[in-house]
Amino acid sequence: MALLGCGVVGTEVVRLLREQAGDLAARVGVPLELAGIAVRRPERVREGVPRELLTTDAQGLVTRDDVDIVIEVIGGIEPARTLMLEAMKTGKSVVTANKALLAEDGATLFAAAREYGADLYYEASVAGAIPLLRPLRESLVGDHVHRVLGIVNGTTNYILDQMDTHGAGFNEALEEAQALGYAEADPTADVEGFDAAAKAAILAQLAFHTPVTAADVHREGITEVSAADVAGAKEMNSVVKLLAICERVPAAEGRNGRGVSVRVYPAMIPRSHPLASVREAYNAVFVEAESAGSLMFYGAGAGGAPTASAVLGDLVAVARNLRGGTPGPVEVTYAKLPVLPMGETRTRYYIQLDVADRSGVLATVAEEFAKHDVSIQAVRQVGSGEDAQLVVVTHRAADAALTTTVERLRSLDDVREVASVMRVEADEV
Ligand SMILES: NC(=O)c1ccc[n+]([C@@H]2O[C@H](COP(=O)([O-])OP(=O)(O)OC[C@H]3O[C@@H](n4cnc5c(N)ncnc54)[C@H](O)[C@@H]3O)[C@@H](O)[C@H]2O)c1
Ligand SMILES: N[C@@H](CCO)C(=O)O
Ligand code: NA
Repeated sequence: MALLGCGVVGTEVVRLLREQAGDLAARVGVPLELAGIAVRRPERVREGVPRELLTTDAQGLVTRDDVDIVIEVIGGIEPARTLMLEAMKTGKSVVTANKALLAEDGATLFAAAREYGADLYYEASVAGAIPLLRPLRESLVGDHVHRVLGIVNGTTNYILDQMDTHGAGFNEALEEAQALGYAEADPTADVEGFDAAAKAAILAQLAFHTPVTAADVHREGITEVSAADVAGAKEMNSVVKLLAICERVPAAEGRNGRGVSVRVYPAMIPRSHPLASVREAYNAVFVEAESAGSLMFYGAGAGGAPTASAVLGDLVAVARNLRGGTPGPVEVTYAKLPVLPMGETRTRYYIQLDVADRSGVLATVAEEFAKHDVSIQAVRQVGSGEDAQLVVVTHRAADAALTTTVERLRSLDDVREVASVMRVEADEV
């Protein structure tokens, strides 16, 4: 085996391979031996990592004759893609944790796996330690999945949880998440929702057997989530979470639906919903399938050891396949469903408005909603005079109609400020 990258995840992979060598050999039937570890800075001290295995020649390592499985934990697009393709071309199987690459150009990797008969396993790429891709890829492959909904980014969940429970500031909470090894090398990927969007693309592709890339995913991060949003959610007995949502959009006829909606954004969910109790850097994902019903997957979605657990699970599976001469499953994206634009997705909004406290304001505001065919579920006035606020929660409507309504509200004389806008997901609040 060859290991590419020896950072947070790679170091833990090396530790587990050493500590569990005997058990792993017994489970596979042959010892799992590391032939080399490609690193950028060999001089760096890495506890428990044998120096004699380190090399800066990743290209040379992946094509060595005594390597038949390559573990990629470098991350990013290049050189990870070229190295994995090189490995597969020379008949090696690949285990990777690289969601960014799988979501951007998974098709190239899957095509190479098919062409060269190589295994490509990537359980660690989504929701870290949680077995989620294997259940979708294998256990649920006979079912018809309607929806995948969850919290798939540990860093942002940690930040939102600290803001909710301790009133922590954004930067302070981010620094803690980085120190704990949850954040990506560049935390922009986490806080701007790129990491969750990549995972949503991978999940949607597996769930709906349809090609979905990161560029297809509607993405909003958490950098705009304010203390007012978090407080507003509290008032509603709700909590703000960064959600990844992949769902079939029903059609008048046909089982597959009109297409799929794949999106990532912060949203309010009621505190009574199981996702609301997902704290710190934990992840949780609901899968709703026609025959299986609702399934929930919960656990550690980030961090060196949990991610390494998923990598080792894949490694054992691939090693067993190699021993048995039977390759693992290959992705099939036969369904080719369109990914629908966000504007057509039906969502619900929570809107908090600072308004002039005088008669007729409520009617003017309500009229704007009606004009855009948005039906109001509940409206409440808080405070009076200069401090008057209206809190409006809508029923489901096309997202485009809701955003237009909010823009129109901003321009009304009676509305001093739109203080908070947040989508509402899960059960009715
Ligand atoms: N940390 C987590 O919680 C976590 C969870 C799930 C998946 N992942 C994924 O695992 C992968 C690794 O993440 P990480 O947290 O260990 O990152 P990291 O930045 O700690 O480690 C990556 C290592 O790769 C090295 N590297 C970069 N270019 C290289 C090259 N050309 N050759 C050899 N080494 C090179 C870097 O120097 C670094 O040490 C990423 O794809 C990430 O998205 C991480
Ligand atoms: N940065 C990612 C790592 C796990 O993929 C997270 O915070 O969830
Ligand atoms: Na996983």
